[in-house]
Amino acid sequence: MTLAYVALGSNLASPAVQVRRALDGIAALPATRLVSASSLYRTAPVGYADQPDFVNAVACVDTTLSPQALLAALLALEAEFGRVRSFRNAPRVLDLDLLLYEGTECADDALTLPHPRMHERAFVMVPLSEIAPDCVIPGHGAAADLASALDKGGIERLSALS
Ligand SMILES: Nc1ncnc2c1ncn2[C@@H]1O[C@H](COP(=O)(O)OP(=O)(O)OP(=O)(O)O)[C@@H](O)[C@H]1O
Ligand SMILES: Nc1nc2c(c(=O)[nH]1)N=C(CO)CN2
Repeated sequence: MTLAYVALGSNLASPAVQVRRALDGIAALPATRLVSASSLYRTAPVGYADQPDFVNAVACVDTTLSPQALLAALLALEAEFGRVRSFRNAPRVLDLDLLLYEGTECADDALTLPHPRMHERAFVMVPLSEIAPDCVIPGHGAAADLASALDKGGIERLSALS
C-alpha cells in the first residue's frame, strides 16, 4: 500500500456539497482507503479572479493503484460530477489533483508528481498541512513550513469533516 494526497476543489453548484460527495467517491475507489481528510476551506479564486469563491480540501489515501491508475480514477470521478473543461483556471464543479504519491517523482504532461504548482498554492498547502504537517514535498520542504510562508488572505476554514 502507498500513501497519496489528493486536492479537491469546487466553485459551482453548491461547492461544499460537491467536495463532501467527492470525498465519498474517493473513499469508494477500488483498492483505495480514505485515511484522512482536511477541513473544508472557502478560498478566493487564484489565477482568474472573476469567478465564485472555491471550496478546497485535501485527502490522504492508502492505495494499491499505480499513480497513473489513481489519476485515471480521479479524472473519471471529475467526469461523473459533470466537469466540463473550457479554459485554464475556469470555474469547475469538481477539480481533483494528485498532489503526491509516496516515493514517486515524474514529469509527463499526463502526470507530473509532485503536482508542479502545489507548493505555491495556499488553497492546497493550508489543508495539506492540517492533515500532514511533516509531509515533505520533494524539492520544496515540509508542508507546514511551506504553508506558513504563504499569504493566507482569502482563506477561511469552514468546518471539520467529522
Ligand atoms: N499531478 C497531477 N494531477 C492532476 N492532473 C495532472 C497531474 N499532472 C498532470 N496532470 C494533467 O493535467 C491535466 C489538466 O488538469 P486540470 O484540467 O485539472 O488542470 P487545472 O486544474 O485547470 O490546472 P492545475 O493543474 O494548475 O490545477 C489532466 O488531464 C492531467 O492529465
Ligand atoms: N481558490 C482556488 N483558486 C483556484 C483553484 C482552486 O481550487 N481554488 N484551482 C485552480 C485551477 O486548478 C485555479 N484557481
